[in-house]
Amino acid sequence: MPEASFSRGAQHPPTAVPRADPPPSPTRVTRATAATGPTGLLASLAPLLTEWLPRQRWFAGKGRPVTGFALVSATELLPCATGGTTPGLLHLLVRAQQPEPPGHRHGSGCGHRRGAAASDCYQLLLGVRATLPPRLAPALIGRPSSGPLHGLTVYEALLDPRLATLLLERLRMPGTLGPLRFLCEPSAAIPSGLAPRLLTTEQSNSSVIYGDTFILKLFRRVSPGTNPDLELPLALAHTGCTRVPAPAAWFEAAPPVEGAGAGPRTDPFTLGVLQPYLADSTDGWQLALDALTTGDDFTEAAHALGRATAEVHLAMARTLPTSVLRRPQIEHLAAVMSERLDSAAAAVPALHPYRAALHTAYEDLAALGRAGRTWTAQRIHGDLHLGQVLRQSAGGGTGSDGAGGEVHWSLIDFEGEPSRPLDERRRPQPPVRDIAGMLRSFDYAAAVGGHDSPPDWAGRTRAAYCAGYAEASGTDPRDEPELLRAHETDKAVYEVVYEARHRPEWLTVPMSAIRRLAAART
Ligand SMILES: Nc1ncnc2c1ncn2[C@@H]1O[C@H](COP(=O)(O)OP(=O)(O)O)[C@@H](O)[C@H]1O
Ligand SMILES: O=P(O)(O)O[C@H]1O[C@H](CO)[C@@H](O[C@H]2O[C@H](CO)[C@@H](O)[C@H](O)[C@H]2O)[C@H](O)[C@H]1O
Repeated sequence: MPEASFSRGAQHPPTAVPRADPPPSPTRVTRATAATGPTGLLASLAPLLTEWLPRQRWFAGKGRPVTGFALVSATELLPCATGGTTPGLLHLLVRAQQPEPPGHRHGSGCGHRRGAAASDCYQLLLGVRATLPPRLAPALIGRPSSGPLHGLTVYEALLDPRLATLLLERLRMPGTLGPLRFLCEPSAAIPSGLAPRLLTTEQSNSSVIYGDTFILKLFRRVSPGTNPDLELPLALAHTGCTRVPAPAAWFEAAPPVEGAGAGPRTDPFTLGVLQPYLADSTDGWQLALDALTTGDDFTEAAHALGRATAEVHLAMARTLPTSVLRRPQIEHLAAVMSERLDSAAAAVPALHPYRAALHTAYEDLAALGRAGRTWTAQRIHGDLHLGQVLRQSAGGGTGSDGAGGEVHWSLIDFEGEPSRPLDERRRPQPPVRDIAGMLRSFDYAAAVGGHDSPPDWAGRTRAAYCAGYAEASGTDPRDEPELLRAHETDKAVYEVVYEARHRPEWLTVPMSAIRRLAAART
């Protein structure tokens, strides 16, 4: 497979400020590749990455072998010297080639070509040292037996405080380094010397917390185009919406040259976003599980969360494009959901017995379109669940929301469902999609939290959330039962695939929803 080189001069969002300050410390682009070229570097790393990459939580191609790699870019953020104790830092974008998954629809990978093997593009930050200190042993990737890094130790750089600190320095003093562009908001004040720590909780990407003040999220599977997790919080912050931590700085890579010849795919790849860290917050998932354990009421919190969701939806509808879904679009939406169900059933056979019954949800939706119903579509969160909402509380109680001044819900992680193509995630969609996501999450919490009667807990929480949403937006999602059922079904189908891939022991949670949804007809 040909290796891509980079074009220069890609555009960045208009609000971005690439400052002219010089980058810290001596840096050279692609120094590690200078001796043997990118082929030598990749050939030497490939055996290590073949073994290491599939073990990472954020690796999206689980269950399929990695058959090869192609280098998209290699940038030295710190020189990888052969002697001394100073670590080197290598930024890589690599495509991992794998056989197509069963029932795969072509998406927008990283220069992925139709008919070729599937190839997702991953962002890697590799530390390079002569020897690894014992405290960094868990970060080990391996020791290349040839190529420009021969004899050196390669490891996950984000676990090395020196290297994580260097990344923050880059973001504090933006500019361009080879294909990489570091940018920041004009008003952002990012102090130096904030101690880094890699977040160790389950996540789809990697995040580093700096001094409990900022959090840097590094996207692992990357595609051309602005990531909605930068685009949406930035747009919301600019409208004055306080429900989202505002991006302070971010970085991106210019697209590979081959993208320029392939039509519209000339957008930069968003690689990471730095935003304020809400240190005094707890996520909704933890709060729900705590309430389930103690028997405390969660409906007040759910009501406030419904209001917060509505506020974010209203702000996005005010500031970003909306559209009207008429018969063709509604029929298309129903067809896409049906297709996703068929793909999911091909990948997870447990879905098979429920297919026909689940399809009725999409048929009912399409029938409404044919009968002349219309809905508004707008930009949405895209993967809303209890783990994506953070509650800050002055008193630590369940309290009321912002208006009462005691607690405040914020929404994070606007990336959308990570397995969907970026274009699809950035399209306007009915806001009920987010609501369905949150309702599914109440169902998860009730099941995982061990309630005596999970449907009762989930039902009460659901009612409170929808009521809060209706109060703030004037639209009650329960008034559109067909639209809601279709979206809940689509979400539960997505979750079946997600759990089968990542947490098979949790598969029973969405499967019980599948059984319920298959039995229900509005
Ligand atoms: N601004 C923030 N303040 C506090 N915690 C945060 C913030 N952003 C993210 N987190 C924490 O980091 C976790 C992972 O972040 P998230 O954006 O959901 O990453 P991913 O998409 O990789 O799952 C969240 O569940 C949350 O606990
Ligand atoms: O990690 P992301 O936030 O990008 O989202 C992915 O992982 C989520 C799990 O961490 C997954 O959410 C599912 O499990 C949650 C409980 O852990 C539950 O609250 C959600 O309702 C359920 O969908 C999410 O689907 C996936 O995209």
